[in-house]
Amino acid sequence: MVLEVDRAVVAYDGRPVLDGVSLKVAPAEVVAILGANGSGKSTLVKAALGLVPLSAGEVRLFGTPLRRFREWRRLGYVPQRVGAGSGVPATVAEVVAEGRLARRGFLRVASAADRRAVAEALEAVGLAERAREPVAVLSGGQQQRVLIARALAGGPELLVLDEPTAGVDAASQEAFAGCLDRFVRDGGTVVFVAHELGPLRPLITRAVVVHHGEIVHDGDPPETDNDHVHPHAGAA
Ligand SMILES: Nc1ncnc2c1ncn2[C@@H]1O[C@H](COP(=O)(O)OP(=O)(O)OP(=O)(O)O)[C@@H](O)[C@H]1O
Repeated sequence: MVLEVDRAVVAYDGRPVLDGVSLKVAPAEVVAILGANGSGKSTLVKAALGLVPLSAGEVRLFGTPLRRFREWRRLGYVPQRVGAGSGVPATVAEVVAEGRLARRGFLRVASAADRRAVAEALEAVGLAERAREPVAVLSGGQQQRVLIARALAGGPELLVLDEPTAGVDAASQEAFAGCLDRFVRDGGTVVFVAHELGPLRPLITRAVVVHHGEIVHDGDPPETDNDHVHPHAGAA
C-alpha cells in the first residue's frame, strides 16, 4: 500500500475532528476526498502526512509507520492555497526548483537533472513560458499550478493535493487534469481533496466522502458534483 490510515483520531483543542478514520490507497489509484466545508478533509490529508498529530490510530506511508518514515522525496504535497504573494519575491522557476531541494540538499548547486526536472514540471502545468516571471504577477489559478509543478519537480510517487481546483478557472482545471493524467500514466498515485470533480471526474478511480469526521462513502464517484454534499440525501 502507498498509504494506510488506520483508525485515526485527530482532535483540535479536545474537539474530535477525525473520528477513527481508516483509508488504504494502493499504487496507481486516484482518490478524491469529498465532503462539505469543515467535514475534516484537509485534516485527513494532513494527518496522513504527519502534519497534524494523531491522538489515536496509525499511519503508514509506503509500508513504513509514519514515525519512522524518512523517504519524503517519494511524496509531493500541494497545500490548500495560502493567498497570493507571501511577500518573498521569487520567480516561477525558483519556486518550482524548491521541489528539488529534498533530492539535492540545500547546499549543492542545481544539476542539469534538477534544471531538467524543473523545466519538465513547468511544461506539465503549461507554465513553461512564464518561468522567469515573479510568482506574484500570476493569477490565483496559475499560482496553484506553480505549486503543483513544485511538487512534480521532486519526482514523487504519491501526490497529495488539498483542493487543487478550488477557485481555479476552467483552463487551469483542464491543464491540471491533463497533468494528473500523465502523472498517473507514468505510474503515480494521487490523493486529492476537492469540492467539485469537474474535469477530474474521468481520472478518479475512487471517491471517499468525509462527513463530520467520518468516512461515509468509499467507492464509486458520485454521479454529479452535488451528490457528495448531502451523502444520505436523495439516493435516487
Ligand atoms: N488548526 C486548527 N485548530 C482548530 N480547529 C481546526 C484547525 N484546523 C481545522 N480545524 C477545524 O476542524 C474542522 C475540520 O477542518 P478541515 O479543514 O479538516 O475541514 P475541510 O473538510 O477540509 O473543510 P474545507 O472544505 O472548508 O476546507 C473544522 O471545524 C475546522 O474549523
